[in-house]
Amino acid sequence: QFGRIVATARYLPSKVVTNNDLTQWLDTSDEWIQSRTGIKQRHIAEEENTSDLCTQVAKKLIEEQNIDPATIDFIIVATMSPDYTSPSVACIVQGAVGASSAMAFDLSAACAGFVYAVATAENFIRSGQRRGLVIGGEKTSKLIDWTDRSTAVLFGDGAAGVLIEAADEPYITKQNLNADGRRSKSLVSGHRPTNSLFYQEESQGGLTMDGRGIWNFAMNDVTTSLKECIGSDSVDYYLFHQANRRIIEKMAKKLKEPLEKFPINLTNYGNTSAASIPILLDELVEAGTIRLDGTQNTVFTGYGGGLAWGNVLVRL
Ligand SMILES: O=C(O)C1CCN(c2ccc(-c3cc(CO)ccc3Cl)cn2)CC1
Repeated sequence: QFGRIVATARYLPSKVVTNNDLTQWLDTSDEWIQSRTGIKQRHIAEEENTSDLCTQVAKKLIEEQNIDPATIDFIIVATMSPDYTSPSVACIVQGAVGASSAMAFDLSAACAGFVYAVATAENFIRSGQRRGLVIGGEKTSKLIDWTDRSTAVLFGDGAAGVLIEAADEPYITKQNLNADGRRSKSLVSGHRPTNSLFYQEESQGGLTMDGRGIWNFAMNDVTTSLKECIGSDSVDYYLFHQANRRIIEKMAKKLKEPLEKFPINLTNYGNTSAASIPILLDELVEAGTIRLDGTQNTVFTGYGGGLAWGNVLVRL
């Protein structure tokens, strides 16, 4: 048995924050943000936490496909911004939707998380599982340093995911997952200081990012791994993690592929980390651009903190 993506869904918190809104608190400008990143606005969750965003996605997938939640075998949530270290976001979602037969766990691979999770789901289906939810969900707004204009303007909250079911032929035909811990300091977030009766230390507040280092990583390691993964296969759409417009445009040039094959929606959402690829996918499915009839060759490419990066070739 092989995995097939049969449905997609997304959920964005209602509050929209524009670049101009941010100028009230940060020494930045709409012009700088748009020209350097392509971002115009982002959604920011207020009282909702990551598990609330992911639960909405799970409910949409279940209702949209009219499935019995008790028939779901697994729930994987890719996130770098969980509500807790325990319980996992996936377990909270499992309880909220009544998927009483599902095993559930979170997967931590930052902006490569959704790709890692799709590959993991495929491996579960190939080993006998039959139906699962794979969700990327983030509330990075609780992690970032809102006084640091170099990072606060980049990120947004949101969640999206897919329903994967067993099929008789392969749809997720190639996967390559990578990491390089030597560059783990390039993107750091969510530090939990070791404070106990016996030892105390300072917390490293906020999210820090070596923008130049990650930029070069995207241009070099990620494009190289993508070329290796694709080989001579023809690709209709490249769904890249939506971090930065200029980076995606440069990577498209390096891959000698037309920009039309690289849909970009970070304009409206900012960088939603593990949620960015499934949000983009769901928009394309909603628009009818991607039909989920198995005829379109698509690559999901995630890359970010860890450093972690990965590609999966998916027939949609
Ligand atoms: O132009 C400028 O001055 C700056 C230059 C630096 N920029 C960057 C650099 C890296 C990222 C990024 C982040 C993640 C984390 O999810 C993953 C993947 C990437 Cl490629 C996003 N923006 C912003 C504009």
